[in-house]
Amino acid sequence: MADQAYHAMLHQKRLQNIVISGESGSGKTESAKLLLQQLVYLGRAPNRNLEAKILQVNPIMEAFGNAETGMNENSSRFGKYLDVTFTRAGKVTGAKIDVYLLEESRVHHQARGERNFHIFYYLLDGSANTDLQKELNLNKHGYNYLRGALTDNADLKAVHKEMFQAVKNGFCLLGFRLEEINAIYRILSAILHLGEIEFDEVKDEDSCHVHDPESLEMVADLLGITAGDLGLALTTRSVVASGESFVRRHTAEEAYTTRDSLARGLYNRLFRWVVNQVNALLGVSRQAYGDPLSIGLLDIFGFETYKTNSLEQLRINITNEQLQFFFNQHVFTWEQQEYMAEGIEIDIIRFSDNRPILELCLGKPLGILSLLDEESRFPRATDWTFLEKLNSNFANNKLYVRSRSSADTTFSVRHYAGRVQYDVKGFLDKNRSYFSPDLVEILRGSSIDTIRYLYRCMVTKTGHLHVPSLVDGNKKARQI
Ligand SMILES: Nc1ncnc2c1ncn2[C@@H]1O[C@H](COP(=O)(O)OP(=O)(O)OP(=O)(O)O)[C@@H](O)[C@H]1O
Repeated sequence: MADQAYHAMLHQKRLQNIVISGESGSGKTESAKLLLQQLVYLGRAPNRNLEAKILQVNPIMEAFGNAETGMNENSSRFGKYLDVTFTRAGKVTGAKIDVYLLEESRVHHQARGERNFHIFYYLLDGSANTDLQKELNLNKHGYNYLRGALTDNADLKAVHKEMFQAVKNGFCLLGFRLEEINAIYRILSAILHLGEIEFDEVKDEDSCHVHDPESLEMVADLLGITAGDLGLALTTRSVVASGESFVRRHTAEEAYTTRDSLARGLYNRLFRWVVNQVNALLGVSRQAYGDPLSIGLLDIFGFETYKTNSLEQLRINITNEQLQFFFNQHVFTWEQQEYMAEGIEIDIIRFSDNRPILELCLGKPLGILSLLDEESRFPRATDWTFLEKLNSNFANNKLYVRSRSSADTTFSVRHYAGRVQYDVKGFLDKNRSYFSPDLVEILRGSSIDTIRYLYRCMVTKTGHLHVPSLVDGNKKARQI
């Protein structure tokens, strides 16, 4: 496939794309790696260093974006589009990566038998018995965000150690600065310690306080902020009403939600920042060649249906509906139109058109995702009110199936690949990706450059992050 795409690109002087799709564990990521190796081999650049740099992208992305699931020990928990660019003569000039739908909730919650993102285990075993371990205070035998105790399996620990070294080498080869690499470790470690912070409910007061100041101090120290500020931002929030600002206390439950959304937000921003850095560092020679040719590799989750399906599965399945629609257009609609335009007689092939499902999910203003966005804007809305809205809006839509039991929190969609039942519990929280403005303010004042920088990025109305690049000469924010 790589040879075919490469030669088509050279002969037709047109951009090419390879879409790799399939269910979890079917071999998409491994295929993407083989394709990339072959493309880099075919377009061997005079600058061999560039080749080596491009091949570093996968180990880094896998460490931060992959995790063990019930289906696959190395499952990609994000979608990626890698664009390899070439000169008109077919020499590789660089690469650029775009990422989609990172499963950020994995940072604080993993299903039974599943694990967090690989990088946490690599860091723990890779830093064991070193100064880094002391600096990051990573000497516990288990962490809440890793579902408790760590492995004692020596072979697995050795693999983690090796992978940690590989990621570190990858960062160095790509040109990450030492202080940037250290900031990455600090953020990862801060996330692990964050999960250790517990809150005690204050009786009859609807408020709480931090149970364990030690973990709070460690997180604050790692993030370059003060423990007092962090504790306050986790247990209270500033509210403005009628032009006046006052402080509202959190219940323990609210404090836990704030803690987890901080962990999620930190990881999400870190992940996107790493991607931005990789792009900036790999794009330097590409910019020199002007309008280059390129081959894109899309490695995206296949259709998912589990016992319990949440917002992540809905988004993944909608993406697959879009891919299916694109496939139908290409293989049937446009091809048949071309035959007809040329007056060639053909038997019209009937295919199942999934446009109505796309309309149900993505229609504006009345698709499932639009209604979710609308509901997320109401402070008093709950997962229940969202479900009621779906049930009333799609009462006559045959592709939408409401639950028979009124006590049930589920609905189903008849996708092109089959019927999937979704549980709305947690939909609103996940869609809001609430991030306390008080915490943003504190992190913007961090004494650590990279952390301050990460929190200068803006979250747009559509949920996009504008992440500023740290690389000299390219300080313009790039929209992801
Ligand atoms: N070409 C291959 N050669 C050898 N083993 C392979 C190959 N492709 C896949 N495998 C095996 O299958 C496993 C799953 O493959 P891979 O991680 O590529 O799946 P995936 O489709 O990307 O899954 P996910 O959607 O969960 O990320 C690999 O870890 C490997 O053990």
